[in-house]
Amino acid sequence: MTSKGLADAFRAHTLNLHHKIVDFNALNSIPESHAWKPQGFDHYPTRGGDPEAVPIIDLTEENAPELIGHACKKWGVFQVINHNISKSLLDDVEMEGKRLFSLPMDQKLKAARLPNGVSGYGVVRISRFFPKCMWSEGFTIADSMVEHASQLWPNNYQKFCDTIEECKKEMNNLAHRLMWLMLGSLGITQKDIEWAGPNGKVEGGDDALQMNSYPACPDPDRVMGLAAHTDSTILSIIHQSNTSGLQLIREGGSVWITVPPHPGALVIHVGDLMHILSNGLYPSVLHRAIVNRTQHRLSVAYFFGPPVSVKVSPIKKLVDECHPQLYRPITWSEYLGIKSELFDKGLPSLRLCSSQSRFTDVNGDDY
Ligand SMILES: C=C1C[C@]23C[C@H]1CC[C@H]2[C@@]12CCC[C@@](C)(C(=O)O1)[C@H]2[C@@H]3C(=O)O
Ligand SMILES: O=C(O)CCC(=O)C(=O)O
Ligand SMILES: [Fe+2]
Repeated sequence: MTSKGLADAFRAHTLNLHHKIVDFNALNSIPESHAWKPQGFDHYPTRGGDPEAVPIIDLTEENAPELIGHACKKWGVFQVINHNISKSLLDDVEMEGKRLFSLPMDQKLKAARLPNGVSGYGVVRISRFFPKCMWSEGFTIADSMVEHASQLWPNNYQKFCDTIEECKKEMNNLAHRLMWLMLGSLGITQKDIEWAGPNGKVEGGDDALQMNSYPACPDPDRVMGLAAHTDSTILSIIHQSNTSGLQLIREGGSVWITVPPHPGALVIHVGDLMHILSNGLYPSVLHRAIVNRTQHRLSVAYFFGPPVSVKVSPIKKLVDECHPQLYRPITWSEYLGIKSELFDKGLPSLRLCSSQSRFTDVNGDDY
């Protein structure tokens, strides 16, 4: 796994972020820069009112492959349990995240993400598409993190690096396993994907880990933790702390559904590249994070993709006269560039056949 690829992919896409990171600890009211128009979050149904809940799949169950295929088609998201990533590792990562975000602001800024970089401390990349700032801070790890970690903790960064390294390794293994389960449900095997090496390992595959911190907010209805987006990945693995906040909308749906934290479960998102690979059979899930009134929330997201320079296209087996190829081939690097420019119009811009908008927003408007 070389993540230099991702860093290179971003170097050409300097971000002009007008969003300044604020010190949430120093705030006692919501600044104008962070005040979104009231979102009406309170009116969204919570778990009890949901028409259905996001499937929770036990990976040790015999029928896990079918359940995964079904969840990918119908939801673009599911939770997994018995995934083999230990609770103690996830607890450690969460603790390291808390340790990082509770550092003084001037210390965190020493590890600030550069405008043309992928790694480091800062606001999420998609911030520039929104007029208001989000109620969150993030730390992204794609290439070596030693440089940034040693700026954060000059004498004491080994534990952080070891924990993150271990987490990335474990999540990479799980991501491989899940990718083949997802594709297996469509009748796709390793032979069908040119960039898959022997044993199904994606040699030179790229990945990134993102820690998101959502401070508690006295008026959560007026702020946005992380605005709605789909992930530009094959798949993403999310560990959320025991405070809820992750919400998603089903394709064609109009209700935001909360993904309740389930002890030990990891949330799996179908990403845009899996949507392309599956020739549109698996929707990439539109999701966002809202903020809690009293509790700080932390999430750790692992982004899994192919080597940045290989062309990804709808798998040939899934294309025939009745199912025309829906997307043109593209590398991950090109796609991240397109997303940086076009955001939610990025995926539709690759469509070969005209179609209706994939999503309808809560007001029933297409976008
Ligand atoms: C591998 C990835 C995936 C990235 C870009 C790069 C590193 C950081 C990821 C995120 C993390 C936060 C949401 C998102 C939308 C963002 O702004 O930065 C993600 C984005 C994407 O999925 O597009
Ligand atoms: O905080 C969450 O639960 C979601 C994070 C997320 O969507 C992301 O980092 O891309
Ligand atoms: Fe996401």
